Amino acid sequence: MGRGGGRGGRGARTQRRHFRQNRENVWKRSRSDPSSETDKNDDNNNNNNSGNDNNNGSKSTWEPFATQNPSFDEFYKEQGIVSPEEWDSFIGVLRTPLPAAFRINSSSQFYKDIRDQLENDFMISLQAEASQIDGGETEAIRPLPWYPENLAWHSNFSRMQLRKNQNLERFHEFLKMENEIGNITRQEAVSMVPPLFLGVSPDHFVLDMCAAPGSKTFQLLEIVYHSCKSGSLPNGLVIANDLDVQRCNLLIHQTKRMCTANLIVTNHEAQHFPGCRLNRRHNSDAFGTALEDSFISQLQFDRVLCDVPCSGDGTLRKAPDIWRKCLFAYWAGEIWNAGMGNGLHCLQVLIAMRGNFDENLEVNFLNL
Ligand SMILES: C[S@@+](CC[C@H](N)C(=O)[O-])C[C@H]1O[C@@H](n2cnc3c(N)ncnc32)[C@H](O)[C@@H]1O
Repeated sequence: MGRGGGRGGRGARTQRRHFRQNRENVWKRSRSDPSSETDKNDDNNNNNNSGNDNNNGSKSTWEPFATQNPSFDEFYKEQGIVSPEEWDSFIGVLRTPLPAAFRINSSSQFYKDIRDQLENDFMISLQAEASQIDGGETEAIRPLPWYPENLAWHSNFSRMQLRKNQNLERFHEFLKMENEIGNITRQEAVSMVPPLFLGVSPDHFVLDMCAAPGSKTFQLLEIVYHSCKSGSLPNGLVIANDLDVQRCNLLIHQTKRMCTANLIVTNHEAQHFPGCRLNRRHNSDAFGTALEDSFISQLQFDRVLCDVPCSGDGTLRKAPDIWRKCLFAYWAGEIWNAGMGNGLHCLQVLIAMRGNFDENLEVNFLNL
């Protein structure tokens, strides 16, 4: 089975050429692209801090988004979640645009080359540009220190800067191309954490219950492949489920870059996920007829990731138009509420051990 992220061989070279000619992708998505819905909804998509274009068909003037809302303040202060002393820093963070983050696909045979290029080329060449922006106080790009092997990166350039700044063009092109062929995936830093906690091995059966648009599914598959012996394919399986069929479509689009046979995508309510049967020791003759020693058993998952829906306050950092929308609601007499895209970002990671699943055991709630 061919693997994603390949850059060697004629097929891979053709693939890269093809993608160079068809650049449109998640790093540079037109507003008319229906799949740009991800930008609004996904926890893995990054900041859209592009301000308000004037709404008269022209984009001649630009105004930054207002990032205040009395309704929001009122609602939050009443919850008593944030102490009065911490209020200013809390609101200050929510007003700061979310920086971009991306991961190198560790199962790509060229992941070391890509990491070298980031470490030895872009880290240095982009610094001059960062100096222009903020006097060089922050690093242009840097590896996330808690992610293994320098495979996850943080960039201080906003999406807008990447698109518009000529001096960043080479870096932007690099990101776009490597993203298209599956060597790099844009993903928020917090979203990278749960798959790291799961301790997935190449022979694990993993259920990703609320998986779309698939950034964590992709990361899980990478981990399954990366920890597999070189030259062999993993025996494990990732089942990526989502309730929303359109988002399942996005998930398929996202994960097909991996070119893996170890993924099944399903479209069920996670709470009613059907029992699955597994032909564990499938032994068939040349015509596909099962032979005697195969047996069918109930599939039990080694790991279950349940990334339940939430909007998270952090969404304000990547979709600053929410401030304004909720201001309209406030003027209309509504108070900020959970349905407006607020609420604690509660990410539940359930770890279930195969054959030894105790629902009270091994459940971690990560409030990110
Ligand atoms: C936070 S997003 C998941 C993000 C995803 N894990 C990722 O990393 O790209 C939550 C997802 O849960 C899905 N969802 C909501 N209710 C669900 C249910 N009852 N069963 C399965 N999926 C559900 C939503 O369609 C949404 O795609």
